[in-house]
Amino acid sequence: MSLRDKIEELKKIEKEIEQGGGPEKVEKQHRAGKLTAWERLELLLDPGTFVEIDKFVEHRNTYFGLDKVKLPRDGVITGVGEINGRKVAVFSQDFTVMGGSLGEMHAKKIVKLLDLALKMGIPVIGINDSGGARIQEGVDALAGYGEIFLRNTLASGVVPQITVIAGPCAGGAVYSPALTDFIVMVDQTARMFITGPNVIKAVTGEEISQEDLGGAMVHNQKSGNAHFLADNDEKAMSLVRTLLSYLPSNNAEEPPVEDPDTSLETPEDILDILPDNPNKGYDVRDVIKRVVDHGEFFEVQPYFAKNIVIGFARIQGKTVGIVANQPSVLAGVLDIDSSDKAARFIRFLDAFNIPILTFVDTPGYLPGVAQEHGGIIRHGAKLLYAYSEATVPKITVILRKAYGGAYIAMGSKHLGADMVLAWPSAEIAVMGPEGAANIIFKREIEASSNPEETRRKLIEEYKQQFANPYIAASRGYVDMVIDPRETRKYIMRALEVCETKVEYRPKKKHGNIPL
Ligand SMILES: C[C@@H](C(=O)O)C(=O)SCCNC(=O)CCNC(=O)[C@H](O)C(C)(C)COP(=O)(O)OP(=O)(O)OC[C@H]1O[C@@H](n2cnc3c(N)ncnc32)[C@H](O)[C@@H]1OP(=O)(O)O
Ligand code: NA
Repeated sequence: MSLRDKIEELKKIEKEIEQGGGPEKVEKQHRAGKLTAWERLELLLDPGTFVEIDKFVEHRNTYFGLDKVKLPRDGVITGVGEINGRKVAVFSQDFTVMGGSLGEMHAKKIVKLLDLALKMGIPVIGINDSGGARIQEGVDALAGYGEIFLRNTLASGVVPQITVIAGPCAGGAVYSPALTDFIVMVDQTARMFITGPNVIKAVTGEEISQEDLGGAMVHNQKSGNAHFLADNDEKAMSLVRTLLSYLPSNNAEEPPVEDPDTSLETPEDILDILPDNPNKGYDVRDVIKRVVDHGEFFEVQPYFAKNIVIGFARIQGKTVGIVANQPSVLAGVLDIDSSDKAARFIRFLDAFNIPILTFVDTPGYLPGVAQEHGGIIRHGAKLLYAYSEATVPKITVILRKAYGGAYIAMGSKHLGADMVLAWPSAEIAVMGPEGAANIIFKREIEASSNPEETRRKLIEEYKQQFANPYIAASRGYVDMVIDPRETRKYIMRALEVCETKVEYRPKKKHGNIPL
């Protein structure tokens, strides 16, 4: 055969491989409201940048007559492409090939990709659409998962790892996404569960649909396993492109600077956000949008633990991670889920050189038996640990309530914040006036001939005394009390000073964060 003939043969083989599970399976995939593995990559990556590897990989399983079955690419496409001109490692499972189930070679392809990403310092994006371990491959499939989990862990904190769940993700398959930094789930078509409804019915008798058990909204809202909800595959791909624009390629780099906004101005209407009544809520995102570049805030986990808000923004074009109490939900208290949500995000930011910008308005930790028995002590401790451990720039703005342990936890000076700013509306105290009165004025109120009047007067006194930023400022626990209209300016200046920040931590293998 001439070289040309051999090239012809190569083209023929490639054409065959590109059929995946075949037209009727592709048709079924589309009918289910899903794109194919290839179509997803075309939307995710800059056009024409994808370089596939391991296209010719084949399984070598002989059980159950599989030696007679061709599984193109062994059900996963792997390679390198670009997003906004930046290199990324990608894999995309092909559900049309035996349900995207993971066999030995399928896993080996992903492992090779993760090794490459770690070596080259480029982010990994995994698009999951799979029935889990390929049952016919038995322990080889389990071995494959194990190898992947190890790489996810080794890459953690070195390169960003983003997972899209675009179909079922069942059994042990779910642990790889759980080990990555962010999970995007496609509404109605993504499913995540360790054991599906049939197994649950058999074992516990509970009846539940796949969607109610492990759908996209469930994991975005209830379990907190997912970070983003996308209406469909297209939106999922563009969400990943946006998310990546805030991140560095690896832990030795800075995030890219994008579209810097150099204005020093904070809009005047920032004064209209806080209600006059300190016990009334407001949406803290209205404050955030007025101090960040172009009013753009890319919220993370918007449906989970809504009493705390986390997300990405930019100041002068540079990424910042935002953590803010949300006074319009549970008055902005800290509790188990919000502590977990914020602590995980803070540790991601710290791992990837992203400054932390905190906005404080919280009356404290949520009381209750469920919280105590659920472990609010060890969960709340995570937030203290995450802020204390972080050496990236930490800037904090106290908007209003900053009571008790929650004051300490929310990026206070005592946990190493580089700059703590307070609005004149800040109330920094051990606890709120009403609660405090019941304790420190108990005897006086009981002894009084007009307890209600005495109580009211003493609460007023307490407020005058404590419900303000000036005592904390008199001790330097607050660096500046500022006019809210100068918030953006102070944040910009603080971040500029922090540009050259270097902070050391004791040499150790790793700490033992409460879990
Ligand atoms: C690590 C280990 C562990 O958990 O400990 C595990 O992962 S144990 C494995 C855990 N995985 C599971 O229990 C999920 C098993 N699969 C399913 O429940 C279902 O297939 C879903 C994944 C929910 C998808 O259902 P849907 O009706 O959409 O599709 P389907 O059931 O027709 O599956 C499409 C094709 O993929 C195949 N298929 C699906 N899952 C497979 C698997 N795990 N191993 C081998 N083949 C599999 C089906 O036989 C079918 O092949 P044909 O197209 O040729 O007919
Ligand atoms: Na959808």
